Amino acid sequence: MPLIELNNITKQFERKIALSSLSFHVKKGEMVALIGPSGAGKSTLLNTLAGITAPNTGTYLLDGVPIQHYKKRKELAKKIGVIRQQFDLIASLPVIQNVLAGRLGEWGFFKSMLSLFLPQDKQLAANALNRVGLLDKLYDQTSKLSGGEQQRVALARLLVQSPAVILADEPVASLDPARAEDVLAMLTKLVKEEGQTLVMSLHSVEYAKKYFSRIIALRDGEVFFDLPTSEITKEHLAELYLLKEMAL
Ligand SMILES: Nc1ncnc2c1ncn2[C@@H]1O[C@H](COP(=O)(O)OP(=O)(O)OP(=O)(O)O)[C@@H](O)[C@H]1O
Repeated sequence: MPLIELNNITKQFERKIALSSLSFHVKKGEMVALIGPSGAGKSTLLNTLAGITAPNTGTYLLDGVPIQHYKKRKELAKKIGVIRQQFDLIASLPVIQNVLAGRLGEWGFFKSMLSLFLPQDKQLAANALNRVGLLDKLYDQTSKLSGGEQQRVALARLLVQSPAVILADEPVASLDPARAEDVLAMLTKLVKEEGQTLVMSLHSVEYAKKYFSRIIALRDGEVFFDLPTSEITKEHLAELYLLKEMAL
């Protein structure tokens, strides 16, 4: 059974059709990059996958269950984790607290805060930070860390949340190339180690090809191609981006 099953998803904003009868499946463990020209519908699709945007028509099964059936936040948090461009850390809190916020969905806010003092939770945070190379920063104030270190804290938080599917909308768009590679390499390594599933939109086709085994290209809210990375040719990419420009 696919982990993600989208069938004939359509999303319309006023007169703009952002997603048009979109269908695809994603199996557990797949690493999928979403590419396509600006306005193709990548963010709308990721928001739909996250359960933030409700489609007008079509069905979306997450682990065999319609997304709208996940009523409790903690149920959804076990299935879906979202990485945002700003990484959403609370700068004034110690690193350990930001990492354990990954448990929020499961424990509730107050329990999460109180639980900070339990040794097993400290261990959980320490293990996650160790895996991203930041064990020595457990009690540092998050704002004192470098930008790259803060992104690693966000990855440690995701390790603690441990969702089945990770969604990311252009997570490295604002980073310099060295840092973007650092985040992508670490994230894709962790995802593989955990047997998780990753769906990420990227402007950079180069990164998509380097780190992802499957690429779904969107254009005008439709799937333009959906191929294993090894089968994608220069012609596919030229057509994907050029047709849009010629139509203008
Ligand atoms: N809330 C909204 N209200 C109206 N139109 C919207 C809304 N969100 C998206 N759209 C429109 O839907 C289309 C798809 O937008 P979307 O942001 O999903 O594209 P994208 O592929 O992520 O683009 P980019 O690469 O520029 O981020 C665009 O034409 C956009 O203007």
